[in-house]
Amino acid sequence: MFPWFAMGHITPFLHLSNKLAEKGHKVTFLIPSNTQNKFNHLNHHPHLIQFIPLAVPQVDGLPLGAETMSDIPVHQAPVLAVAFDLTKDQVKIALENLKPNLIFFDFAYWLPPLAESLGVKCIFFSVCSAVSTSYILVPARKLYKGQHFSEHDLIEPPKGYPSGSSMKHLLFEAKDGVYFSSEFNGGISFFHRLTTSMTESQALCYRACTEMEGPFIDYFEKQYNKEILLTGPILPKPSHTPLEERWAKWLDGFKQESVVYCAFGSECVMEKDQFQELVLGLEQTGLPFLVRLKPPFGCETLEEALPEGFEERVKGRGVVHGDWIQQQQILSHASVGCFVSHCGFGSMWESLVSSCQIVLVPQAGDQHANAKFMTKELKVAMDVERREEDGWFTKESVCKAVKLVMDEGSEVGEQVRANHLKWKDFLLTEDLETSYINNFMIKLHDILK
Ligand SMILES: O=c1ccn([C@@H]2O[C@H](COP(=O)(O)OP(=O)(O)O[C@H]3OC[C@@H](O)[C@H](O)[C@H]3O)[C@@H](O)[C@H]2O)c(=O)[nH]1
Repeated sequence: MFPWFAMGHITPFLHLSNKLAEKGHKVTFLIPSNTQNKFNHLNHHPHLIQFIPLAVPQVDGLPLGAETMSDIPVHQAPVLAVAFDLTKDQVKIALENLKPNLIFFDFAYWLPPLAESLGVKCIFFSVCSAVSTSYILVPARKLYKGQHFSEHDLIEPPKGYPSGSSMKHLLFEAKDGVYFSSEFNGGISFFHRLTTSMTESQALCYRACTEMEGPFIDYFEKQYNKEILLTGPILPKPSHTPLEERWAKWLDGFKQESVVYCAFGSECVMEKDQFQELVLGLEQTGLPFLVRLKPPFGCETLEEALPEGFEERVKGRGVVHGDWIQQQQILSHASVGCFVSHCGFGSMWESLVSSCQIVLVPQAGDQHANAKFMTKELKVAMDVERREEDGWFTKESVCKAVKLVMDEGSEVGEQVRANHLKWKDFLLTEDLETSYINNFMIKLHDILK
């Protein structure tokens, strides 16, 4: 396993490793050396899953000790990518020693030729949905072909995309979508990496179910002319680690399903004014809330970012926290009734299998397509009204969306709750996962034949 150095990538690769290990396979996981500690608890089969530490090279502009995207602001991603690419020699040595049957990877666009020279097959494992990758990475193949690619390629869905106008992007969403197509400092863009990795791998692998994303998977398979293997939902087992006492105690103090939990993943850093609208919107709901967000741009600490008088006003019912929090345990706490999310792919699955009402405020890239899929296609979530040109949202629109799903007797709230429950029950159906994983294993064996 060789994922991009980001929590949202390492986590699903490790979930997949656990599933492979459950079937008795040996997995070696290449991971930045100090980051390994953050993942030991998610390694459910340490006798079969071995971490190999990679030293992240020091490069200009990368803060000392930074190893993953959660250690740096998102605009420094290209610098981390330089360090990531410089691990190539370490990866090569590891592969020569290990001689694995297969490599699962995503951002290392240079891996397919290296693997081929060592006689190893490589599979691109997507940490994004089929819905979003087909919306973005079908048109983004222009980059692989050396053609110009811009936001105009993302406003309308690509030709043949299986869903019509409901997935159409607003201008700000399309702009966000192409952010990662920029060639920073003359380096290869993120989309160019992905389209190259996908085009040059043996097969593509998605954490997806045909029942949910079938038409999008078929579409992508045809467009890339690559076999797509599905792992199914690969839901992590409920963690044995209890929720940290301070959060458990705090949450225990509120009524069942009354607390709003708001978190935008491991990478997002917001603009200060939007951060303030968000927390003020939560304050306005009158509900208890727990926010997990990094300090916004231009602020060293959360305290200096909070609106004036905010802490005093929400004392006892509202907390804003800047450090890592056990999201899965929080979402399964009985007092938590609503999840305000950015709809990163990991959070999307976690919200689907939770009992929370879902409110979406996508922030970047694939999150816009994920959010539309959840609100317009599956109809399991509520979106927050935004301004078309720049995506600006107000505290009133945050408050309105939360209240629509949380207010007793709200018709919309009942509709999304019912649809959500249907999908949750489906995803948790006994044997669904086993049957997907068994099929997945058969296909992996076929690839090796
Ligand atoms: O404090 C935290 C923050 C995050 N997390 C966990 O970290 C993971 C974050 O993954 P997400 O996919 O939701 O979000 P990220 O923003 O980190 O992901 C990134 O890769 C996946 C893409 O879909 C996202 O667009 C991209 O931003 C989740 O599993 C979440 O439970 C915590 O457990 N605690």
